[in-house]
Amino acid sequence: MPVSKGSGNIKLRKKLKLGNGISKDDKKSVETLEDSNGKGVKRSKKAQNRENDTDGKGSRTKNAVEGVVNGKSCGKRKRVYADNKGTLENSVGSSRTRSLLKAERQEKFSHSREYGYGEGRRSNNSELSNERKSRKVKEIRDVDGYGEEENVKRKSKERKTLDRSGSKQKAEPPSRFSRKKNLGESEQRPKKKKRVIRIDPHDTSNKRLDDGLPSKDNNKEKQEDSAKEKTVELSKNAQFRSILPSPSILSFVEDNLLGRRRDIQLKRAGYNIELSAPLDNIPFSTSSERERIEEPVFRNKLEFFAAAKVSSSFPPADLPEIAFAGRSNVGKSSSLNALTRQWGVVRTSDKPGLTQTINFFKLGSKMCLVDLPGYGFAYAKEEVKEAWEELVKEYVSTRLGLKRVCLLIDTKWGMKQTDHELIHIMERAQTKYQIILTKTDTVFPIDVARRAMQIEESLKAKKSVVQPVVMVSSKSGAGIQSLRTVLAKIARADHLPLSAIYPRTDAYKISDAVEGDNAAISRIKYFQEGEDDVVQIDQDMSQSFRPFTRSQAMVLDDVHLALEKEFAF
Ligand SMILES: Nc1nc2c(ncn2[C@@H]2O[C@H](COP(=O)(O)OP(=O)(O)OP(=O)(O)O)[C@@H](O)[C@H]2O)c(=O)[nH]1
Ligand SMILES: [Mg+2]
Repeated sequence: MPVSKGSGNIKLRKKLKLGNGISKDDKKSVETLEDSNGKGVKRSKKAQNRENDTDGKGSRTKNAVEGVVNGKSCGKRKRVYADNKGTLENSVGSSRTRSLLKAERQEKFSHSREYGYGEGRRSNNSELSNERKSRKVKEIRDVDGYGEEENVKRKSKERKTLDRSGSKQKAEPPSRFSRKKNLGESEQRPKKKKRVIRIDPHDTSNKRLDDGLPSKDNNKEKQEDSAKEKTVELSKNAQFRSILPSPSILSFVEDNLLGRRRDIQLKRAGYNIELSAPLDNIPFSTSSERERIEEPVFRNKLEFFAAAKVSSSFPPADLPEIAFAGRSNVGKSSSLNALTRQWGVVRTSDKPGLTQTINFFKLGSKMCLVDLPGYGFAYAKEEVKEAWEELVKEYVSTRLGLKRVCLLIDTKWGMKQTDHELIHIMERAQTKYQIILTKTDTVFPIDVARRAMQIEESLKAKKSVVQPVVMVSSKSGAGIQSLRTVLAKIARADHLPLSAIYPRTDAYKISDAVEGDNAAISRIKYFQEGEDDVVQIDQDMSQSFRPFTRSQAMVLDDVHLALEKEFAF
């Protein structure tokens, strides 16, 4: 049959986009097939796509169309066409069906023209020109390397680069093409600005900020802060390094082998480094551990007898007490073991916050050593730590039998704010305290001397502090013997019966008036004995003289006068 050039066919060709994806042969065959039927066949988009398919599916479609047009059964394919369109129930429709279809098509076109979308757009000239324009724009963009797809890719790439480096400048475009014109445009795009705003530099919850991506200003601030910190740190360090220790401290440090030492040096000096705390031994000695202790009071057995979490559970103050206070992990419990050379009686740990109650240990019937919980950093809840601190403060300011607080300071770190707070409380309560530098084996000998000098200088104006600063190491045993000597004197002074010091009845009365005041007793002792080791006690007393109350001072003055009379000083 001759090929009719009916409008139906032209429309159909347009609909099938024959100019785009189908080969000439295909076009021909389709046209021939259509014409052989003499009627236009309306196709679904799916069918069109199949025809446009270049990987051989087109021929299958052709067969399908053939089958439809010839009225032969093509199995499923025939049905698919029919189903897809929804209007073609059979390949060869009746004239009535055809006219119905035509009417429907016309209605659709008019509807499309009205709203400017769908199939009708192709037949509309203005719509077509619009489409051409948009296509041109698309082409221009493609030429410039700004295809829509590429744009999306570029944006996401830029965003990724921004995320990693944090700076907008570093973001590089993916395209090799020159994009100078478009760069300006893209920077002005509101979308991009929004992204920058989204990265809030003050939002700490934004994890990207933790990676160091904040704005320039923030970086500047950080740099300034770190520079300040460095200068503060440096100046602190420089200050410490500039301390010139006195020759007496330096020679003490050297004589007692304080500070970090090599094993070979200890061996040469005759110490057995196989023993625990080797420097707390008599060189070349073969005697047993406790026999080496020179102060007899520390040869007594160390016995735990009470623990208190609140002040109401403190045991009665029968014995003179020496307490060990300080920050957590400073070495309080270790020093108790080292003093008595009874390892393991007091529990120690490298984890701060092991001692959580006030623990009382008897040293025979002579003395009571008290291990206090540490303050400052510890592995415990805030409220629990606060409770410990309160308990320690209450103990050092109210405990009756307390003769001295050994305030332990780590040689490496020196005194901290919390140490000063406790000092303030003890000063107010007129509690005697002495600074003990611990862990001296962790720093160089010169730094041990520097730290001692630094602390002595800083506490010069304090009234309740007992000088000198004692330097020890529980690990190496250096300085432990010196600490024993200081503490043994306290026990001895407290245990001397008054009758042995001053046998007069009025002296008893006077001492009753200042009951519990060790300084007054020491002063009497000093006047009577005038021995060298008592002078040390008198030195302590001279510092504790001033904070006495007016009535106490008067009593002491009376004692002084009485003694002057008696001994004609
Ligand atoms: N190098 C060195 N380490 C020490 C010294 N004294 C104690 N240590 C160690 O420091 C850690 C803490 O010692 P502790 O005696 O438990 O400290 P603490 O002050 O009682 O600690 P808390 O009970 O938590 O307040 C332990 O691991 C000890 O072995 C020392 O003189 N030198
Ligand atoms: Mg402890």
